[in-house]
Amino acid sequence: MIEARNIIKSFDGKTILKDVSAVFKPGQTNLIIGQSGSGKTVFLKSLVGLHEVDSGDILYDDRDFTRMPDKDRIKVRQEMGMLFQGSALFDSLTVEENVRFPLDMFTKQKLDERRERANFCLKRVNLENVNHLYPSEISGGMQKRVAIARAIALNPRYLFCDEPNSGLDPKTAIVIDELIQEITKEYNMTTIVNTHDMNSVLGIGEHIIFIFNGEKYWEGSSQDIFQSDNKELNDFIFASKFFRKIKDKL
Ligand SMILES: Nc1ncnc2c1ncn2[C@@H]1O[C@H](COP(=O)(O)OP(=O)(O)OP(=O)(O)O)[C@@H](O)[C@H]1O
Repeated sequence: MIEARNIIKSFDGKTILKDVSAVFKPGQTNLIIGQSGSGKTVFLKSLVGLHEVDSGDILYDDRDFTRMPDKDRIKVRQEMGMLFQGSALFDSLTVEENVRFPLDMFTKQKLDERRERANFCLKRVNLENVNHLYPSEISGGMQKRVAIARAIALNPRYLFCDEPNSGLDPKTAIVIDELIQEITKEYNMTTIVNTHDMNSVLGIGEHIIFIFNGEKYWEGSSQDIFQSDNKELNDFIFASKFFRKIKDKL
């Protein structure tokens, strides 16, 4: 479980996150949604410690991440898997080497063991017989799967995904969303996904935080969205005619 309490974060005197609190439970897909510039990425980066917050607490299973010494923070960081926008694979490494990378960096396992783990993770994301290919030789959807395999290589307790569907066609995007949801449940991870993809919101939005202008404006599940009378949320979700039509039919 990850708990954010009263997070405030500013840059150059401008407050970006205004007293944001949220609890993210394990075994479910937690989504952060909001329009461009609302503060989603700043929030995600604050949670993982890439930004120091001005005030507030971030707890990883009751461990106070904001105040712990660096050596303890490093340990918590090693329990995090991250899936960045655009996959962020190393172009000069093969698929297998990409997945092995965190194992090479952070474990003392023998090469055979690391290879076995990499292969297990690749198999888990339904990728086989592509170990020796380079990222440029596989499709965008396959690259995303490699990135997921790499993110779970160290068996993380926490998984962070920043816009995991960016650049993917809608069908592939659904496959990736479902994969993220499946592994979240399978490994009981606390997963947080930053997205403005409405298909993801409706498809895997078990717990959703809506951020508007740096504040948490709404919280609920994908089912709750259709019943909400929160104006800002409705303006955001039903900006497209397609989703307005769905709502009108309910
Ligand atoms: N390192 C930084 N220094 C100064 N301002 C920043 C920094 N990072 C983000 N901001 C500002 O914080 C605000 C929120 O940005 P953020 O990237 O969190 O938005 P977002 O909701 O993730 O948007 P998008 O969906 O477009 O990625 C923006 O006004 C941005 O310019």
